[in-house]
Amino acid sequence: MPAEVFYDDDADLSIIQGRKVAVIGYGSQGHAHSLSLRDSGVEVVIGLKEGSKSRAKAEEQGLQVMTPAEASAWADVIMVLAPDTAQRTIYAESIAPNLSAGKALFFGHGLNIRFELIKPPADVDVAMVAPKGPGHLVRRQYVDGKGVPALVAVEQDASGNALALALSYAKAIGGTRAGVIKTTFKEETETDLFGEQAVLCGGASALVQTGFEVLTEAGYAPEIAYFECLHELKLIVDLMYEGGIQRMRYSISDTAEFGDYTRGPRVVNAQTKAEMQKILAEIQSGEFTRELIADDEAGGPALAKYRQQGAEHPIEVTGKKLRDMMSWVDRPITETA
Ligand SMILES: NC(=O)C1=CN([C@@H]2O[C@H](COP(=O)(O)OP(=O)(O)OC[C@H]3O[C@@H](n4cnc5c(N)ncnc54)[C@H](OP(=O)(O)O)[C@@H]3O)[C@@H](O)[C@H]2O)C=CC1
Ligand SMILES: CC[C@](O)(C(C)=O)C(=O)O
Ligand SMILES: [Mg+2]
Ligand SMILES: [Mg+2]
Repeated sequence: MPAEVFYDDDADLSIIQGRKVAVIGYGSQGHAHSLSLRDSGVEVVIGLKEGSKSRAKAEEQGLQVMTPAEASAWADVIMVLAPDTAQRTIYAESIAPNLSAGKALFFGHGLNIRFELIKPPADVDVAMVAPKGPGHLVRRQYVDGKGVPALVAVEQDASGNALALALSYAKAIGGTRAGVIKTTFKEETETDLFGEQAVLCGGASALVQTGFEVLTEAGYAPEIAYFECLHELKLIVDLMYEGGIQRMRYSISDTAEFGDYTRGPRVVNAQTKAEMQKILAEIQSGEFTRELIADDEAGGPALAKYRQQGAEHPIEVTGKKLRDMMSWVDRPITETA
């Protein structure tokens, strides 16, 4: 069945303009949602813990900051945009005691609801507005008069108007300019985790690093390996983004196209597909989430170790040197975009 897609004309901005919105967290998504909600005429307050590093940034942008508990008590709509691993504690300590009947609890990703780390009471709306892109791009596109496509889902419709409220919120952050697709918390969570692990982040990073290693270990210059395996990837992906894989194949040389058909399936092969299926099964069974939460409860040692290893990969040293020579490439991630 084709997905239901909503655009600007399908959403009523005045609904969210009539509500008080607390955004918990002021990071990648939090800053983007808050600033765009504010610019769309919505009353917004940011919820951050005492001593938060983000407080100064939010206040510099003219936003009012309260503690998560105060913001939740003040708001009609509470959007949870802190890291997924922090959400269950924020909910238990600060949101739940202030989540009275008739309020709405919103998420930017469904993990905590899908895996029952958060169990809201039945008398509140529970919905999701999940942009399909990084927060800094969500904000940049909004400022440019465009939007990043988003997903909306309703887990609990206590008011009978949860979908209209979610669409109104999505309009306020630019999502309906590009198109908002209706989904479920289960579908969003499982596909989002699969996409980021197997293709977009995990798959792409491993592909780039391994290609770089093969070329440099064979004695080729790291600078050339960097351009071939990382820098040019953006140019190739831009063509796919604009016109699909066929547009990219039309634009590249016949030699590259022949190599694409004959060599690509040897790199990503039946074994790779079987591993992707295993990764999906671990997501669906909750095994991945249990591993994520166990690491968080231990203070995040595995995440810290992987971060360190990633930062020390030789491609980062080469990349930094080359990007320093191409100032236009290293576009800073700005909070105000
Ligand atoms: N990153 C992205 O682009 C996308 C994220 N999402 C989803 O959006 C949600 C937010 O992700 P993301 O934007 O990456 O999050 P970030 O890691 O960028 O969030 C960091 C923010 O959360 C605050 N924070 C951390 N712990 C707490 C706490 N205990 N109480 C209150 N605030 C806290 C931090 O404050 P401090 O400065 O004090 O540490 C900071 O302001 C997640 O559900 C994620 O899956 C969905 C789509 C894309
Ligand atoms: C692709 C990673 C993502 O799912 C996103 C930017 O959409 C995330 O969780 O950050
Ligand atoms: Mg995503
Ligand atoms: Mg994600």
